Amino acid sequence: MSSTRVLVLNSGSSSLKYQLLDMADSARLAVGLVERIGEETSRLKHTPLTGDGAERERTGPIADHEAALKAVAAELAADGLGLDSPELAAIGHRVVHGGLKFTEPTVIDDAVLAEIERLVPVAPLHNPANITGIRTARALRPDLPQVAVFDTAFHTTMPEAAARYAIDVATADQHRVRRYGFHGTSHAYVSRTTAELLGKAPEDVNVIVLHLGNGASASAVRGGRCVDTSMGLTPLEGLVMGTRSGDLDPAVIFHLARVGGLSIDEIDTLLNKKSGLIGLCGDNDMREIRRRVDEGDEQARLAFDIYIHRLKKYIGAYYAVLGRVDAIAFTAGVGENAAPVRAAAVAGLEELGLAVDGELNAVRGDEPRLISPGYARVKVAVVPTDEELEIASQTYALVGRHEERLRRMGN
Ligand SMILES: Nc1ncnc2c1ncn2[C@@H]1O[C@H](COP(=O)(O)OP(=O)(O)O)[C@@H](O)[C@H]1O
Ligand SMILES: CC(=O)OP(=O)(O)O
Ligand SMILES: [Mg+2]
Repeated sequence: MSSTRVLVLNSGSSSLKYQLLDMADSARLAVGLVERIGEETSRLKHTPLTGDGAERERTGPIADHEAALKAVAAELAADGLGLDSPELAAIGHRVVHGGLKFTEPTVIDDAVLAEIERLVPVAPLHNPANITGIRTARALRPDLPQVAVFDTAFHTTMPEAAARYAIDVATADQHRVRRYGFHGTSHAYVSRTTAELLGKAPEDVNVIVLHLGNGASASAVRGGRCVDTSMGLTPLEGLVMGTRSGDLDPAVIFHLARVGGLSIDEIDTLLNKKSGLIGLCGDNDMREIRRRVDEGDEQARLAFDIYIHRLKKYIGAYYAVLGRVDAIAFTAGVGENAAPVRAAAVAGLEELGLAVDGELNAVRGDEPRLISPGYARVKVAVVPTDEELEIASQTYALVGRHEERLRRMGN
């Protein structure tokens, strides 16, 4: 391919993260983030990594994801990296829900877009933003291949015993109710990188991956294939998250509706946006929660303890699912940065062969590293995730194959 650049868009419910990469050498040319989309106080942070590389920041209302992407395009253009560049080979989109249909990265056409739209009810915070990103990018560069890389794809290898809920089969099948799992691009990248860190082939390694960002999920990966994961039909199930409850008795919902008088939409908002850490203590940022814990704040302490208790339960559960565990890998904003979370999650699990070395755990860095003591039977690792690089690589590989096919068809 003559053009070697890929723009990666990761649209969240109120944010847009992006990276422009040159796949000839996997170099980042620009990275950035638009936060608080839809509010008065939106903020765009853009860092060109060519030339002087100085970060630029712009604040002020950015109404929606379309406006956000247009603002990003303007920033890129100001650095001579505009979307009109002939060097751009493709745009790679993170798409959160791909259902069961999409097990691989996919070139987006109208039918693919319609399927992503059909899945909006099961990823209401994420898929709408992904769709706006795709539509806007298509309008800006209709000639370019747009590729969807699905959060759900890595989890499609889960056995039925892990993927099915114990509800009436006909009802479940009619409404396609099952565990899909999310953050798959990260779970795939991190499990593979953990195997590399251990000096082994992915096929030979069993790993528990703990992706702890604002959204959080755990997965059990056996020999490079996902065998279970904590998120379910939607990204609401499982671990305690920044604003999401994770697991609860489904009857809580009936109770809140019947006795509490809340509507289904109110309960949806409650569990997705006003629960988890923010619901428990008013903050969803682990840095702030740790600061409060260190000052003796009881509410923050309880929120932290609930977060850790849930995490520990999943470590135990996935240990049992895998039977043999070679490593546990912490990743994403909390997993990569919050040493107290890592220490507390593993505390007391020495009988399972798990331990964290205090000094190694305190080291900060961008490289994958082990934080378990030499004697530990199960290695504990911190593995910075790189969803954007993974999306760019998959996008670039697919576009290469796509072009090759078109060339062959033309001949
Ligand atoms: N230095 C840090 N210490 C503790 N937690 C941190 C630190 N930096 C980031 N975080 C946590 O990481 C979260 C964001 O993680 P990230 O993976 O970027 O989430 P998302 O992709 O879901 O937006 C923040 O909300 C915060 O809780
Ligand atoms: C699927 C999901 O929860 O994604 P995020 O962590 O980006 O919100
Ligand atoms: Mg994330």
